[in-house]
Amino acid sequence: MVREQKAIDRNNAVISIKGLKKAFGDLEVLRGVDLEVYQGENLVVLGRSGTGKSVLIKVISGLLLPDAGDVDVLGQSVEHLSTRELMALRLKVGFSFQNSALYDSMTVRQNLEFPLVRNSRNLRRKEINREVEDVLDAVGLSQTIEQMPSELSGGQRKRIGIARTLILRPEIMLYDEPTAGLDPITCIEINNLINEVQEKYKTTSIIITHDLTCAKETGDRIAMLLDGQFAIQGTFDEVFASKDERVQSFYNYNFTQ
Ligand SMILES: Nc1ncnc2c1ncn2[C@@H]1O[C@H](COP(=O)(O)OP(=O)(O)OP(=O)(O)O)[C@@H](O)[C@H]1O
Repeated sequence: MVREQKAIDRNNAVISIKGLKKAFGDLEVLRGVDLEVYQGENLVVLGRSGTGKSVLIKVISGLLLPDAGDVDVLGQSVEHLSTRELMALRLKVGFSFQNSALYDSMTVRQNLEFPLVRNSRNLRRKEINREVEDVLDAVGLSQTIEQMPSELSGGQRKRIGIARTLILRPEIMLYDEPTAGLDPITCIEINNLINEVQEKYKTTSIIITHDLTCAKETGDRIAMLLDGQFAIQGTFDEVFASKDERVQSFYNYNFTQ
């Protein structure tokens, strides 16, 4: 699938972060992160293991509180929200976990219904069915509706995990290592799905990955987390044209393994 360059409106930041700091005891993970993510773009966050990528998306989704700095998501400052406001915001921020987080004792249909029924109690059976069928169709797995997660391949589980996040129609999608542990062909399918989801649902996405092919295929923009800050941001080619040794070694490591 050839990806078209999208026009990004840089006046419309959906996520705006300034001077974000987060430490755990003596471990300073985020040391003054500045980042804007614009409506409709796919932003890829790259960085070595343990640099704080997951911590960053947990702060964005209100699962962790910042120690310092401003974190504005969909026009709201996450550190000043009440519990009720935070819950409402979390419904607009879909979190696609690395391990897909499906319930093994439930069918695909039940897995997909679960967030919907829990969060939108007034829906009729017909509407629930329609929503489930719609997201399953969007991820190309309509035929699995009555199957159990144990009967699915790793790539299919990822897709169902993405469908389960999508069913609440989030405005922002956060993908934590969407292609981890998948074979190269399935990785390509997941990359395509991330792009299709963006086109169909007009979401704004942050994609955390170590996989440079995924970064190149899905990212309108790349931000590289180095020593607790986004020192380098730009298109894939711009970022890897950098002479910064840390960037070059990340690139070489990825393509020589
Ligand atoms: N709740 C927590 N309590 C204590 N330390 C934490 C907590 N969450 C994260 N950390 C630490 O913060 C650092 C950054 O973790 P994080 O999971 O964000 O890394 P990452 O960049 O996502 O790594 P990976 O690519 O391996 O997933 C790690 O050293 C981790 O141990």
